[in-house]
Order: sequence, then C-alpha cells, then structure tokens
Amino acid sequence: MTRIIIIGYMGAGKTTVGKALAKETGLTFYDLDWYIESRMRKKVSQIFAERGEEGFRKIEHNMLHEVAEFEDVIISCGGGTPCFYDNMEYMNGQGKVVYLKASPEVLHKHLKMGKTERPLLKGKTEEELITFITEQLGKRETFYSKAKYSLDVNLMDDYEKIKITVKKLRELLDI
Ligand SMILES: Nc1ncnc2c1ncn2[C@@H]1O[C@H](COP(=O)(O)OP(=O)(O)O)[C@@H](O)[C@H]1O
Ligand SMILES: O=C(O)C1=C[C@@H](OP(=O)(O)O)[C@@H](O)[C@H](O)C1
Ligand SMILES: [Mg+2]
Repeated sequence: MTRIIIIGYMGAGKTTVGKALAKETGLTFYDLDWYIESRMRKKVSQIFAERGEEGFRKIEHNMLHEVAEFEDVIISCGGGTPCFYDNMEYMNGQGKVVYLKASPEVLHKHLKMGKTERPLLKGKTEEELITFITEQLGKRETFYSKAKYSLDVNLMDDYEKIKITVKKLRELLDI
C-alpha cells in the first residue's frame, strides 16, 4: 500500500506536482482543497468568507482524516494543513510525507498570478505579498521540517522541469 502526502507553502507546486506524480505512477490523486470543495460544494475562499480561518481549519482537519485513510494515493495538502491541530503528526503516521521546499522569491513568482484564489493573500500589494510570504514561511518551517522527506524545488522552476521533479520524487520516495 502506498500513500504519499505532499506538503509545503502556497505556490510550491503541491497541486501541480502531485497531479503529475499520480499520472506517472498510476496512483490516485487527491488534492485536499479540491476534496473539501467537492464535499462542501463551496470554494475554499467562500468557506473562509463564511466561517473564517478557524472554521476552514476545522473542516480541513476533518477532511484530512477522510483522504488520509484512502490507499494507493497521492495527497496534496493545502499550505496550512501541517500547521494546525496535530495534523503533522497524524500525516507522519499515515504515509510518506514529503516537503516541497522553495524560497520566498520562487513562491512569490508562482503566487503572483493566482493570489485572488487564495484568501490569505487576497488584496495584498507586491511588497506586502513578499513580506507576508517571508514571515509566514519562517513560522511554518517548524511544521514543514517535521516531514521525513524533503525536496528542494527552487531550481525546478518552470513547466518543463515538472517532469524532473516527478522523477526525483519517485527516486526519493521509492515509488
Ligand atoms: N515547477 C513550476 N514551474 C512553474 N510554475 C509552477 C511550477 N509549479 C507550480 N507552478 C505554478 O505555480 C502556481 C502554484 O502552483 P500549485 O500547484 O497550485 O501550488 P500549491 O498547490 O503548492 O499552492 C500555479 O500557477 C502553477 O501553475
Ligand atoms: O497556506 C494556506 O494556509 C492555504 C493554502 C491553500 O492551498 P495551497 O497551498 O494549495 O495554495 C488553501 O488551503 C488555503 O487557501 C489556505
Ligand atoms: Mg494546492
């Protein structure tokens, strides 16, 4: 039985890489945000707006316990998933957790395009965005570093290189 759990900051490529890795390996792909959206029939941004971050984290925690029971899967989490409740310890007990590690500059580059989709980044100027990423990544690193596996994705920073990322992950995780 294989269960891979991908973590890392917003914009690291968890969703993109997870999907590609599942396609290559034949494992089934679950993105925790997408799973939440389909179960709740609401966008993540809508859940944040209606229930606040606390409400979202509660739902995220419950849904994590559903998807992390599935077998032969690749699960891409949201950037905040490891940082609430005992989610990180739980994930470490459920599967191979891999941290996609990227610098604030690379994350910023990826996030510039999609910031309206992400409630925590909404309405921020360029400058505010880079400051926010740097500060929050610093705090979250404590949680992310509890992953058993980690892959630096700073140099794998374009679409053609996603294949290389997938290859490296297959070697690292032995899948
Ligand atoms: N290796 C990469 N090179 C270039 N852009 C990327 C790469 N990985 C992800 N992206 C882009 O960065 C953004 C965030 O990627 P996504 O997979 O949604 O990250 P996450 O799920 O970690 O937040 C998307 O617009 C995606 O197309
Ligand atoms: O980092 C975070 O707290 C969040 C990351 C998002 O997922 P991605 O990391 O896939 O963008 C999503 O779960 C939500 O907007 C909150
Ligand atoms: Mg994602």
